[in-house]
Amino acid sequence: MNARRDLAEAVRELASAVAVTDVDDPDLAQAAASARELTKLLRERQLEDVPRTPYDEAVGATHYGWHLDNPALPGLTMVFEDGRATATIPDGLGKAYAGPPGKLHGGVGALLLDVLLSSLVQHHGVRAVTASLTVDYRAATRLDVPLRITGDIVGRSGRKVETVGALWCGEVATVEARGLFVQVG
Ligand SMILES: CCCCCCCCCCCCCCCC(=O)SCCNC(=O)CCNC(=O)[C@H](O)C(C)(C)COP(=O)(O)OP(=O)(O)OC[C@H]1O[C@@H](n2cnc3c(N)ncnc32)[C@H](O)[C@@H]1OP(=O)(O)O
Repeated sequence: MNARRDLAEAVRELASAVAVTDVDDPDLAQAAASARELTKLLRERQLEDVPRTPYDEAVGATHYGWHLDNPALPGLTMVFEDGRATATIPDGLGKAYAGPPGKLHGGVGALLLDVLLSSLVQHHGVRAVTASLTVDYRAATRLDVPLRITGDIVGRSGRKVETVGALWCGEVATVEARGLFVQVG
């Protein structure tokens, strides 16, 4: 793992630790001061935008990584095989992504599905944006357990590409989505 990616992962771990820490106020104050010191160090040199793998690199690729270096988002590595996309999150998502107590926020599930489905469309060489994403929450998604995401293209007409996907917790599809992507440019 490169240094930038390692830092992003460390900050994700930190966010989940902060979200549920129960240490005393002096320790919280010390942690806040340390965090601000780090922010100061990292602001010494800043880029214009978040570094990311260009979408074009998903075209025909076997793997594609999304926002792996951005700690504010759950980075995702996708695998494309036989026209479909899958991704696994081996350690699951931490408590920083909680919605209902102990469970994943629904918007994060929708985000992951949008990322996977849009990347799948791009993988097939179609430059497209999300026009519509319909999400069904079938069961609560647990935190800190392995997750899997799958996606398929189910139709194409003119500029429109229809997709379906699911977020899996074990054998249970906890979130299902239908995404409509419209070709641009
Ligand atoms: C953000 C900009 C970046 C630009 C750089 C591009 C870079 C590409 C690289 C990949 C990028 C990654 C993307 C990641 C995934 C996001 O996060 S994308 C961000 C979220 N999405 C957006 O911001 C999209 C905003 N919406 C739009 O730009 C426009 O509404 C759209 C979707 C391009 C459509 O507008 P349009 O080109 O004028 O097309 P329009 O004629 O209205 O519709 C075409 C067809 O789609 C249907 N349609 C359109 N919208 C809908 C809808 N909501 N429901 C049902 N049908 C619909 C129409 O009925 C029509 O159907 P037909 O009549 O052909 O049968």
